[in-house]
Amino acid sequence: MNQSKEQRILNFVLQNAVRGDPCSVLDTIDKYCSQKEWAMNVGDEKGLILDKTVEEVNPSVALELGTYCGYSAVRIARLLKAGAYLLTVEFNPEFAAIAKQMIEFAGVQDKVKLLEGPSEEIIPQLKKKYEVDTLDFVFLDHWKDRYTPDTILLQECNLLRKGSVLLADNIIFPGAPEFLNYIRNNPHFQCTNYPSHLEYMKVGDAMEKAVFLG
Ligand SMILES: O=c1[nH]cnc2c(O)c(F)c(-c3ccc(F)cc3)cc12
Ligand SMILES: [Mg+2]
Repeated sequence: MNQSKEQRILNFVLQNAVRGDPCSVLDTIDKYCSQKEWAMNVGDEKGLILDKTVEEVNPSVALELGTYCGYSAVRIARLLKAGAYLLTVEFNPEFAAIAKQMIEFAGVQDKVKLLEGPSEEIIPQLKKKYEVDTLDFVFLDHWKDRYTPDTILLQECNLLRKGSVLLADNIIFPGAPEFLNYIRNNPHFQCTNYPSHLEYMKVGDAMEKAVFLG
């Protein structure tokens, strides 16, 4: 049976990256996806914006919506302090299986909990089933049409506290106009835009940071 693109990316990492070295995994994925096959990892340019935001927040509990191959889960987890952890949600079982192996190869599996299923089902389970109190950082990188409903759901489930930081990918491309309108006109959020480029391309994109004001 033909291999998927995601399986080819994983195989390239297993054969070319250094086991237990998250940076080598990230560099190897970026090399493959910029030279051989484009894929929707946040990438090295927007990845730097993600890094700076994670370092600024220094979260104890982080949530990622949209794991894909695990690139940004590795990117985030490598920066987490001792005892901190990332919950990452992926609804596509094939992607989740690839991401699990990617996260383990990178050696960050002790900091990452991969949750398979739709975000709208998992978010309401975070408090009771996953023992989350509140989230310090949320990376939105799943389906653009879910950015707004999931942000509302996070608030309804009391998962945000004063100072919780949301960071959303693909604000320009593919674009999340409805989310931008919602979050920028919401008095409970303070927003900042970070212009950048679509991963591995010269096309413009941006990330939006939104700090919950309580
Ligand atoms: O569906 C997505 N989820 C999360 N992130 C994405 C992304 O960063 C993309 F670039 C793209 C993308 C897909 C096709 C294109 F032609 C351009 C961007 C999609 C997603
Ligand atoms: Mg993205």
